[in-house]
Amino acid sequence: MAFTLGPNQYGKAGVRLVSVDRSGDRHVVTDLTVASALSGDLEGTHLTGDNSAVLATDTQKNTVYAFAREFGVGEPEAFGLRLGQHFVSTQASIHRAQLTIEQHRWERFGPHSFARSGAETRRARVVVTEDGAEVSSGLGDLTVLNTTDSEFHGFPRDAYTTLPETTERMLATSVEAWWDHSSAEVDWGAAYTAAREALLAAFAGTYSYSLQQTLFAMGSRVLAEAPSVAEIRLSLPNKHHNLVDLTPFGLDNPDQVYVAPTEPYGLIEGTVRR
Ligand SMILES: O=c1[nH]c(=O)c2[nH]c(=O)[nH]c2[nH]1
Repeated sequence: MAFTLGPNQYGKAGVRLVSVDRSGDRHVVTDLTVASALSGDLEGTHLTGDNSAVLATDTQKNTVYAFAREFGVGEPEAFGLRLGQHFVSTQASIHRAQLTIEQHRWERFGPHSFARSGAETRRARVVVTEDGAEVSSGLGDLTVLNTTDSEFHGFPRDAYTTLPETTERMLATSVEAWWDHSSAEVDWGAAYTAAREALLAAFAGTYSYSLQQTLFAMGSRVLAEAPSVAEIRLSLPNKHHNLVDLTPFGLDNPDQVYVAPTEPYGLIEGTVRR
């Protein structure tokens, strides 16, 4: 029986790059985790072990560090575009390069002192082919909580439904968002800041009857505030906060004491388009 090779890609994941720009009065730290994934004429290595078309993943990793020195890092989208264009234009066998970049946040507390600020990361994904480039930006692990202005009721009740209807609950999620840009000529930093602020403003400002409604409001706000964004995809785990029954201890619980189980969790996902 003959088999054929389907879609494939290869690269280096988890490339940790910390770059310090010392050119100004105050040092600037850029902390990235980069993943490269190349595809092209790679039947040889898969079918016979002929590696003549394989730019080693070790070389891909080295290129990330060398480019940080030669050109600086700058915005993650621009860094990804530069790397992707390099791989596709210098390797005849490579027709597609995908760079996924996660930027870790450091908060300054002195001229050259920084504290890692939470788990939230900025993200960029660039796909370069001989025909052009596509850029997506995003963020992840942005954990947010509203202590009120959230209800959930009116859902169907069948034989397995136990969830009580509520007109007062906490609403919490860890935002993962990806948005596509309509062009590759964008002020990446300004677009990121506008999108992040729009996500937070919509989360805080929406009186919510479901996390789904909040998702649509957040996505819509980003499209309204960031003109370069063509589409946004959101993945919102419902980080449940359940009131603890304190009646066994003779205590009431006026929306004060909650248990926050990490699993299982609802997972609400959706795309908002223009
Ligand atoms: O906002 C919510 N959406 C749901 O679909 C859902 N399902 C559930 O059990 N709780 C919630 N909350």
